[in-house]
Amino acid sequence: MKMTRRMMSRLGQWSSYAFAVEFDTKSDPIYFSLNAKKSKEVQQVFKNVDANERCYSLHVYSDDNFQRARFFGGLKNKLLKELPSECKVAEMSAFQPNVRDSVMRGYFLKDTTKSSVTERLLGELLRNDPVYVCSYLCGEDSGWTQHLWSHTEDGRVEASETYYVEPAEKPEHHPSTLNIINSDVFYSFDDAYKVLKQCRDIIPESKDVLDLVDQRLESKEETAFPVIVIEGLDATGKTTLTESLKEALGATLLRSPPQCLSPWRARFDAEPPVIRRAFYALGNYLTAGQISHEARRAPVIVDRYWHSTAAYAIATAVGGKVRNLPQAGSKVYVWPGDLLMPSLVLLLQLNPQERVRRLQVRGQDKTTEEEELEANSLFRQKVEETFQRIQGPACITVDASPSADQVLRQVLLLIRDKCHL
Ligand SMILES: Nc1ncnc2c1ncn2[C@@H]1O[C@H](COP(=O)(O)OP(=O)(O)OP(=O)(O)O)[C@@H](O)[C@H]1O
Ligand SMILES: Cc1cn([C@H]2C[C@H](O)[C@@H](COP(=O)(O)O)O2)c(=O)[nH]c1=O
Repeated sequence: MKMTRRMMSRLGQWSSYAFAVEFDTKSDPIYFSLNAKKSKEVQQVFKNVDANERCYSLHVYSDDNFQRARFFGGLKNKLLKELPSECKVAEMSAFQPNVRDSVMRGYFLKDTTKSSVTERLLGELLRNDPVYVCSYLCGEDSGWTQHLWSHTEDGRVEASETYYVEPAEKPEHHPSTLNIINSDVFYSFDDAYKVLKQCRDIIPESKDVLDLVDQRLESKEETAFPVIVIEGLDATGKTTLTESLKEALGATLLRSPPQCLSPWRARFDAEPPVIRRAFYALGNYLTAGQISHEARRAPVIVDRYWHSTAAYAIATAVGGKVRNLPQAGSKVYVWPGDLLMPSLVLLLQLNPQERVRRLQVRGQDKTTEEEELEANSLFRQKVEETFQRIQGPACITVDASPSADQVLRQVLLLIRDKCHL
């Protein structure tokens, strides 16, 4: 395979990368770095790995964003399908501490079998796909070495470089936060548009979406009537409330993504984050055009908008605990400069038990995120925390647990107070 210049230079910097292995999402990753020389004091890095387990790692590196994202998206399934079932697969990243866009995502494999299947599969991946492969050995002194694989012209695989593995400090920013901007969250129309334009060849439906977006209504910064966004996790009562608000205020009700994108939503939901999130981002610009148009003659209520787009994207991208989220005030929480800002954003909050009860009562098909929200309380906490860190119009939290009528009354009071309606 041809090695690109960027790949060669990255390989030249290999020893400057730090590594994070997520053996368990509930605790911090294990961080390690590489040293070409053996240090005097050997430190045990992989405390939960037996010296006789065979360990490997692989990292996806392509310069082509979409190739990388799509390949990584399918890699875990391939590994789980083709590796021996005893082989444990943990998420891992190689990154340059605190350097934006430096993350190469991958997996750490622990193999207790003596079968040759794992090494054969890794050799095939090395020869045919954009991956770096390493194996790990534990010495008699309990120190680990990393062996970076390469392949010769005739396809033979060999360990070409050896490094000593040393424990590394926890970085200031969790590695999963380094690639968020323009991979998970888009901060301008042009950045999101560019993604769909670039993937027209691999996803023909992108053209239909871009055609719609090209015909979007113009959106102005100022609106004659207030624009009120209702946000919240799934089943917190947004649809119920927004429909009542429409009646009570004689308002126009809109949503993001807008109805006109529905035929393509499932198609883009199946794509990796960079493409899927660009689709949702463009949905907001379509909704913004509709808001601008409708707010000339009446108040506008919007069921989900930018807060949802950013919060679900960030909470999915950031691994592990809530404390791994970028700190409040980080650039990832800023409002896109070219997106119409609402007058007020209300965030419906509900305790998890009542939300699950409402989900069960409703009993519709669920999106991956909805299933994740039901199963994974960490994810739920990260979405809620992110909602509250997003800047621009900050969210005002509303207790959504009382009856629908009581929630409506409470929200009308807030709207009258903040928007003078
Ligand atoms: N205040 C309330 N008290 C009790 N049940 C409610 C209340 N508000 C809504 N519900 C019920 O909870 C379920 C979810 O409500 P709804 O569909 O309005 O939520 P949602 O936030 O729009 O969900 P999603 O984001 O998944 O579309 C529905 O069955 C609805 O009738
Ligand atoms: C607007 C928007 C939504 N999502 C995800 C988050 C939820 O699980 C579903 C909710 O959609 P619904 O139409 O309100 O049922 O979609 C997202 O990931 N990004 C977005 O911008």
